[in-house]
Amino acid sequence: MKHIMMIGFGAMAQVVWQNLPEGLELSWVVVPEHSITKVRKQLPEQVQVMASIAACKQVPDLVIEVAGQAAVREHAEAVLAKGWDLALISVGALADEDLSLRLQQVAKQHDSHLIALAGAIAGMDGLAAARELGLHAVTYQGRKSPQSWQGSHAENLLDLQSLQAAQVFFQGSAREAAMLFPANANVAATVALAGLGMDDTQVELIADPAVSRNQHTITATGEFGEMRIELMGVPLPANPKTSTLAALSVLRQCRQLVQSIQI
Ligand SMILES: NC(=O)C1=CN([C@@H]2O[C@H](COP(=O)(O)OP(=O)(O)OC[C@H]3O[C@@H](n4cnc5c(N)ncnc54)[C@H](OP(=O)(O)O)[C@@H]3O)[C@@H](O)[C@H]2O)C=CC1
Ligand SMILES: O=C([O-])CC(=O)C(=O)O
Repeated sequence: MKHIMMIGFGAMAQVVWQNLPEGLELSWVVVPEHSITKVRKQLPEQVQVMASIAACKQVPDLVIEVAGQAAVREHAEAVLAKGWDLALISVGALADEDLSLRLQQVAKQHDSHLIALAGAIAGMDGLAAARELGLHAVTYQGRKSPQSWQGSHAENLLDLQSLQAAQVFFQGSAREAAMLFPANANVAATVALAGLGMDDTQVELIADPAVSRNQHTITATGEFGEMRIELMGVPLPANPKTSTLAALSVLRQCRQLVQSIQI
């Protein structure tokens, strides 16, 4: 049996926990102190629910962060400093260059790895491969329903309640997008990491009352040729900002622990 630690226990974590492949067990959950009692009631007794990494006295086979960019800032260094591998879903936290450099340094020092999950998008394998021979341009467009942008900085830029037609409300770099929309634009940072970097990846964000899916479009040109990836993701009912595929990408990473062919 392999043992998983989860940081966060919200909409995505619940899907991951309920679908963990055979041979894997959730053994530790890290949540803010104020949530411990609530989360404790949702999990079997053998799962240790705690507020800090230091409270775990054993060694997880994998730590997965499904909690948000603030949780990466709070816990990632402690995980990597223990020599444990950390799979990140809130990849946008790495738009903070100081944090990103510090985490890479700690991981190197302690022989641990920071795994940036593909999350709600696809094609990161091809994009990262294409980079090897040089990319010319990479763009990411995120289109979601007004409901999926609720509670984000988009509320300050347009009237989501009365929107009648699609509206572009952000154009800029992946770094800006990931920092301004921490619960909606982590994938912009993921595209940037796989491709042209945080400052040279162009991002456009759109609120569209005509869509019910979370739509992601990635284009890239380079020495390899051209690619265009379109994805219409079903939002999680418990959190429409989050696409179901993001939870499934966490499960895929977990499955790598128990299968011989890495795919
Ligand atoms: N890469 C991708 O494709 C995607 C990435 N994401 C990222 O995943 C995150 C989680 O998504 P989702 O599950 O839908 O969000 P939820 O808001 O449903 O759940 C977040 C969970 O994390 C907990 N949490 C918050 N802060 C901390 C912290 N500092 N330490 C430990 N736990 C913490 C919350 O606890 P409490 O209830 O107490 O706040 C809650 O249990 C998003 O915030 C976003 O950053 C989301 C979608 C796609
Ligand atoms: O789930 C999605 O559609 C993407 C998302 O929220 C993010 O990148 O933070």
